[in-house]
Amino acid sequence: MWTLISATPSPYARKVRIALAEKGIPFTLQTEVPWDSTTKTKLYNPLEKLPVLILDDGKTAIYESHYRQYVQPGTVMEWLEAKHPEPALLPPATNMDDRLFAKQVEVVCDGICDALVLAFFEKQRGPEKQSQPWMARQMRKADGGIQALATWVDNAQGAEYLIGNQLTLADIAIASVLGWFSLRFPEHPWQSQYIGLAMYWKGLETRKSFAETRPSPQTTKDSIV
Ligand SMILES: N[C@@H](CCC(=O)N[C@@H](CS(=O)(=O)O)C(=O)NCC(=O)O)C(=O)O
Repeated sequence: MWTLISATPSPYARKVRIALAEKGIPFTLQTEVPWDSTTKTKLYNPLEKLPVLILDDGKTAIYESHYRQYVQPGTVMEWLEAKHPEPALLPPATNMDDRLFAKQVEVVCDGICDALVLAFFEKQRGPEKQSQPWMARQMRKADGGIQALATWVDNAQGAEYLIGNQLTLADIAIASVLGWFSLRFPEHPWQSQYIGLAMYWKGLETRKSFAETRPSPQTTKDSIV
């Protein structure tokens, strides 16, 4: 059976956990704190990041969550889609515009995650060590990304799913970043700024695979910043 190295707050790992659940693929969840010296990520991923999907041989590892077709070696979501194509989490190649849009949405979501992770750890530093310009720069990227998501969702005019009225990678990526954003930046007013996006996200969170993978905080033992 496969093993997924994950972390309770991880928006990147949550995409994979939802995809595995949607495809009905059994796996062992190995929950870690990637910032602690006890993490096993470095045994499988030179970037020392999770999620990492470890295959049945216990050695072969797929890492980097996002979907990037034709990037060698395959990333987790691409690998899953290739090996377990049903149910498809991307629009078919016969509808290439929708397919490319779904991937573009994931790229924006991962970019928001990357900026927010940097801002989150900057927030952990003492005030005298924090770089406000650095924080402002990362939050500007995240705010720009969230605004793009809100525009796309508003253009879908209240549809349950963003693309083709069926669950795709775009919905999974958006819910994963917004779930993590709400957990780590509860004070941010994005839900009142973007009512349509908040309603769309709350609708997605009622789906079983989303409800079962909701992010929760982790406590790190080692100091990181
Ligand atoms: N681009 C990577 C990002 C993964 C990532 O940043 N994971 C974090 C954990 S979390 O932020 O998702 O909770 C990590 O392992 N960080 C450890 C490190 O950066 O050393 C992906 O998409 O998988």
